[in-house]
Amino acid sequence: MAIDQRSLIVNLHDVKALKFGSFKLKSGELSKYYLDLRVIVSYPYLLKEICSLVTAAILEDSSDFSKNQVRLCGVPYTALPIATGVSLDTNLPMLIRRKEQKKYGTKKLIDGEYCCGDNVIVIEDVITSGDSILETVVDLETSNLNVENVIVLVDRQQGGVQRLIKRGLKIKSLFNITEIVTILKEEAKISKEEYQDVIDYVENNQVERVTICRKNPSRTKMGFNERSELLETSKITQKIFKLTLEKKSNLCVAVDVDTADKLLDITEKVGPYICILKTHIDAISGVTEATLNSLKLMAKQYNFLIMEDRKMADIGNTVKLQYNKIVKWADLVTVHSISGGMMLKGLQEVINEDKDLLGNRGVFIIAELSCDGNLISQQYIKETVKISEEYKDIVVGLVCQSDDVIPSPSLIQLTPGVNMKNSEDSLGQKYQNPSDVILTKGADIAVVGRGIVQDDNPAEAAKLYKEWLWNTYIERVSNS
Ligand SMILES: O=c1ccn([C@@H]2O[C@H](COP(=O)(O)O)[C@@H](O)[C@H]2O)c(=O)[nH]1
Repeated sequence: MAIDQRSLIVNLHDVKALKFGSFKLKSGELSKYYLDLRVIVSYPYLLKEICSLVTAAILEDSSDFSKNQVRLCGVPYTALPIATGVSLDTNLPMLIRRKEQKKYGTKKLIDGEYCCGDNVIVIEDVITSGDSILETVVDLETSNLNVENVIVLVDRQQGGVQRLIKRGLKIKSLFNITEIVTILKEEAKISKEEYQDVIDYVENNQVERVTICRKNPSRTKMGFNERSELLETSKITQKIFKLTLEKKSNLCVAVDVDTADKLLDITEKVGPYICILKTHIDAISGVTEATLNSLKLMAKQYNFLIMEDRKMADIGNTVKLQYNKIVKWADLVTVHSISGGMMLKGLQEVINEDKDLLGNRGVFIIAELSCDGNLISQQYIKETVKISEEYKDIVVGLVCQSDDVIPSPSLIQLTPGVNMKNSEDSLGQKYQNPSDVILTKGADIAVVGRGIVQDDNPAEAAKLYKEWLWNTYIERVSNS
């Protein structure tokens, strides 16, 4: 997230637009925080900054707009000054929805000039259930206007976005509440307890939480519990789902360090917050049998699995030799699919040789890479998916970057390239923030490396990532 957005959140907190404590909402429900964005009209510099962000979000998608006239409409009342500012910034004309229909004269619901079929972008300050936005959308539609896009400042992550998506609307939110409290905690504006209260509140206050039995389930919409019960889910995959649910964690940490001591030190710190610990053991000096034993002990103590990210890519026989060394200590391993299915047969043979390993070892296949300029093509991805379906007893899932790669809910999407502060490194690595990686990219488990390992306080950073990722996963599967 850009620095100016971080300072905007801090400023909003300072002017008491974001408040923490116990508050009664319009619905009667008690909330652990309150967003009072009405106050921004008294702070023109904040209003201006918010309008610029909304303007940028609108212009980013301007190619989506159909040829019909585009107009703006703020949900009354808080979003009205924002819509006005954006209208002045973009030159897009504005409409005003009346809260009550005029009882005389034109009896209009909507004030302003428009033609039948014009497209309206709706702007709102906060979304909880989505009801207020829908009221405005319905009035616009009743007046023969067309609404496809909605921009909200803050998503309270209680399922409103999903409800509106189901209604066919495209929603863009500038911030969500997990991002906000994460930043405020980092900036020492709220206490750990206040942060945790909000995180728990979001998880326990989802609108319309329902479990639906689906004939054609969509992976990203299903909960891990439902997915682990599917017939085709392998034993090792079930074990991962169970572990994520027990620890409420879909965080995998990549401990990319250069010495065995650092490996053990970071593992001890992040262990309580992760479901998988990922290593590049061949890049670490001083690793001995004792190091691997300590790692295994910590995995047991903190209940996580170990994955060696070796990205094996040779012929079946060579891969078999390599895997014989890894299989003793790593529950999971990564492979490239470049040499085809026989290589997986080699891995399967290694596992089958020891009955204690059966159902306790698994493979992630690389289907996409997170770095710029990689050579993976659409055809390669398709063939990789095919191989994963053929070796379902040992393939746990795919390492990929898009939500449409994995067709089956019994396979797990592991996605690296996650960082809440940076958007890239100097060697082509591309990053998403935790919300995007779960909601847009479709990750089930997200891999964070330097964002945690190079933080001054890796334990604290792991906790923050864990909570952000898990809350976003809960938000994704609620109401679907
Ligand atoms: O496409 C891929 C596949 C694997 N990785 C690995 O994940 C971590 C990412 O580390 P960061 O420090 O968070 O960039 C690293 O171990 C890579 O080898 C990946 O980044 N992209």
